[in-house]
Amino acid sequence: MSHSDGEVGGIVGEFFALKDETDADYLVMQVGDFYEFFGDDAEAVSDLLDLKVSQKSSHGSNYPMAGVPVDKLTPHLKQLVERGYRVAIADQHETADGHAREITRVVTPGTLLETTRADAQYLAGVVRTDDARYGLAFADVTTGRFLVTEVEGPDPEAAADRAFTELYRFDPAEVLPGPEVRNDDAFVERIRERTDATLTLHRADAFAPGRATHATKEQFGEETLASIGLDGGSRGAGGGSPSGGDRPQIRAAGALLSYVEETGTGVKSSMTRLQNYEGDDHVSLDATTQRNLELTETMQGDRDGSLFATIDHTATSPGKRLLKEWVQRPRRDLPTLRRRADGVAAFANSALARETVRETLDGAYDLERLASKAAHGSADARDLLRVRETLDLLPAVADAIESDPRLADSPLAEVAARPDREAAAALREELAAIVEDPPGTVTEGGLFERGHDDQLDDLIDRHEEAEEWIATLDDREKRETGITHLQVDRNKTDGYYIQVGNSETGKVPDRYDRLKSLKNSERYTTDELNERERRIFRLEERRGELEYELFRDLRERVAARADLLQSVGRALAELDALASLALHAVENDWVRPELRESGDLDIEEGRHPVVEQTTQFVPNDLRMDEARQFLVVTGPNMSGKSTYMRQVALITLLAQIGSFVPAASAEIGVVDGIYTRVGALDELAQGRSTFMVEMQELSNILHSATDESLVILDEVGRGTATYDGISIAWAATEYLHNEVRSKTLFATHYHELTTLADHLDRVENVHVAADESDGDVTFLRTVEDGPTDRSYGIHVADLAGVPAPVVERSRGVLDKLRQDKAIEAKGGGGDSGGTKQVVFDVGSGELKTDEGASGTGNEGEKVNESASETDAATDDSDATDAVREEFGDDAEAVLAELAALEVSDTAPIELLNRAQEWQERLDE
Ligand SMILES: Nc1ncnc2c1ncn2[C@@H]1O[C@H](COP(=O)(O)OP(=O)(O)OP(=O)(O)O)[C@@H](O)[C@H]1O
Repeated sequence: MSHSDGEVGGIVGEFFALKDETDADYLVMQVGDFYEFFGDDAEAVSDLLDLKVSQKSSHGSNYPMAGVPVDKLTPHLKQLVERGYRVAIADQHETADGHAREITRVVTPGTLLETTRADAQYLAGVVRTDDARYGLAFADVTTGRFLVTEVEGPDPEAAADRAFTELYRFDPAEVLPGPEVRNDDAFVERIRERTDATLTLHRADAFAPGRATHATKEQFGEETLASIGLDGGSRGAGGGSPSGGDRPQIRAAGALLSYVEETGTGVKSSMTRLQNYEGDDHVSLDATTQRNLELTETMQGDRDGSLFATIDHTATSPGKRLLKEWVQRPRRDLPTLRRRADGVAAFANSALARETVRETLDGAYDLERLASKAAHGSADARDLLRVRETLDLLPAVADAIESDPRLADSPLAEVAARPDREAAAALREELAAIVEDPPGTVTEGGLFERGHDDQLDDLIDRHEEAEEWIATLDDREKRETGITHLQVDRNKTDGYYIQVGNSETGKVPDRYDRLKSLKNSERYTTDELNERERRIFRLEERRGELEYELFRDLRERVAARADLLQSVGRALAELDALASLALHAVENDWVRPELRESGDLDIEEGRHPVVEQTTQFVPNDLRMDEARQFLVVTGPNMSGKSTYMRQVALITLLAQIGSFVPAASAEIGVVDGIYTRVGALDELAQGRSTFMVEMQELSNILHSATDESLVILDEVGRGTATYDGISIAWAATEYLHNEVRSKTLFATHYHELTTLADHLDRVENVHVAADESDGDVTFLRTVEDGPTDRSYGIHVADLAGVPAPVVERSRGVLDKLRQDKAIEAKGGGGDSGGTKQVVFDVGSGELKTDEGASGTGNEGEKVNESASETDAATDDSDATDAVREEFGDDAEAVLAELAALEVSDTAPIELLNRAQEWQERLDE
């Protein structure tokens, strides 16, 4: 039946009734050979899918209608779902009195099995507990991966930041916020703004502890929760129910499982393993840092030019997915990292074996996704053939590794030995019966070789015999009738027929019954041919049915081995990713980093992994240790400060995914987190205040970084007025140096900050050198110790030919600007041996050690008096007037408050508030 029959009236009603049942964005309903959208849905999707809208009348009204043939639904569905829509599908089935329709599946961005995207496609669940812990669950229905974790923080805000960071890292296609999270406007807004995920409000009771635990145990087995340590009570709440249901990640997991079930996705059997991971295994990389370091896409949103795109030479899509996951989730545990680096080293040293493995892998298909397709029942014979062909590669890959002594001794051999090879060979044998070139449909036979099933062999014999009779019929008839232009053929409408050219129809015997006349010929049949035809059709039908049954049986057996396919797929992916890292290392002259538990960073001739691809790169060293923990990086604009700092972060990150690194040598003390704060131009485009964003990011860093973290700050404070900027940069430096003690690189244009090196023990200056000798500025790109020339900007202006009076005047203005207030540098305790009270006199541009306070070891003590003394001593009434004139009468009060502020005792957000308040007072 086609959609043009007269049944539309009832159909439209049925459509709207079904539409009421679902909260999906669109409904598409099968009507015979078509899937149809009606009403508003038809109007909306016709634009999106470029479909023609026709009008159908029903009960006196007209309804828009748009449809696609049944076999064309998938690509259209994909288009809608990949744009973030959820689409319900109502299928039609035969009943005793006609047919009925019901919603069989809701296809959503997180449950789209037909995906062609190379990346993992995660459906994420996130719940929050009363005490601000977060439970996260991630499921990729296309591969069966299922991960959960719990996230907490020192305070609710930090916990939310961390939870969002984890969510962001998985780049989910769809997020199911739990009941508490969906009421948290700020969290929801962040998901909306900063991810491409569709937000779906799954029914709240699915997140309830009891239900969720039940669903999780049912899926992964009673014992699973206990075996991965999730059966106890909550981690942070002290004790808990024996059901384990108040572990928030189980609530999220249970909700995901019920959602997958209720959308009719039907892949649950491919979800065989619940992985609970601890944040402690991984390097903390907040969402901002992932973007700033351009790990998987550039700041402009392009994939090309990202770190991942640069180092990715994988041969398979599972290998690509895995390598990307490594880049997004660098690790901290040395054993894993050493194992990976051993694998990379082995492949790097053995080009032949590496290339053999890579070439072999080139023929591999995506076993994890094929396993999910089998579980869902959508895998066809070609898919099973792909499973077989990929299983075939395992022995070849293992052999290439085991027969090379350098590889046989490496962790690569362990990876190759991980999957159960015997079981893989057995499954491969079961699939041997699939023919080499199976048809795309699974219901019409032709899928199996002989020898798979006796009954089928018998049918095939009889079918072939009958076909043989037909194949030789034309010769027999020609002989018997003397007709030369005679042929036997078959088509859909006439079945088998004998066709005779018009010139010879006179010779046609009586036993021929005419079927139809064509322009130049006549078609006939005979009783015997009819009889044979019926037999063939019957045989074909039975063969089709039997093969379909056998096929489904085989597909179920494949689905039941999802765990095996996942383990083979995973091993091949790992080898692919390691070979890719090795290839990049060899081709780009990278070295194996020496990893240590923590501590120093020592990089010789380091390069930026992405910039070196397109530039004649000037390598630079970096040394950071106990005595040299905070580097203030100065240098003219465009000299290479950002590149240098990013290169340090990227080299550290590469080392912590197990890769080689772009350097002549590198010793890397493993870090627990990488934090960055760099230019926020993209935020501006979103209409948020740059300064606000900058301060939020700074606040996050000051809260989250530890003495084992690497912090990169680029131009912090630039988003506000100079004095505010310097003050905040200054205070942040002290705080990072004294309290946090992270390894920090801080690029700044505030030359004032370079003076901190003289007074804070572990602060050192480096600068990116430029040569200005021949009246030309040449960027040398070399990083050298010490600060840059402070008046470089004006000097450059001079060199660039700016008229002398302007250069002179700018020097005068600069001096004037410096005539202000003294700032103290406060050293921390510990190694520094107490407080160093230092007065930075902006007026004279010099630092003076405050006699009264130095050497007292009196930590945190203020030297306000000395500050005002300095002020008084300056006694520059011109300057004071100028300040008043520009900033109003409140200026001095503001400055006094600023000077009196205990920066290291003040929360960053408080600092921000104060800074804003001062700014407002000065603006008045
Ligand atoms: N070591 C290097 N070798 C070769 N080219 C480099 C090197 N470092 C940086 N560059 C190039 O120099 C340019 C400027 O670098 P970068 O943006 O790091 O400068 P910057 O000092 O941070 O600038 P600004 O102060 O204006 O932010 C970039 O195009 C970069 O590719």
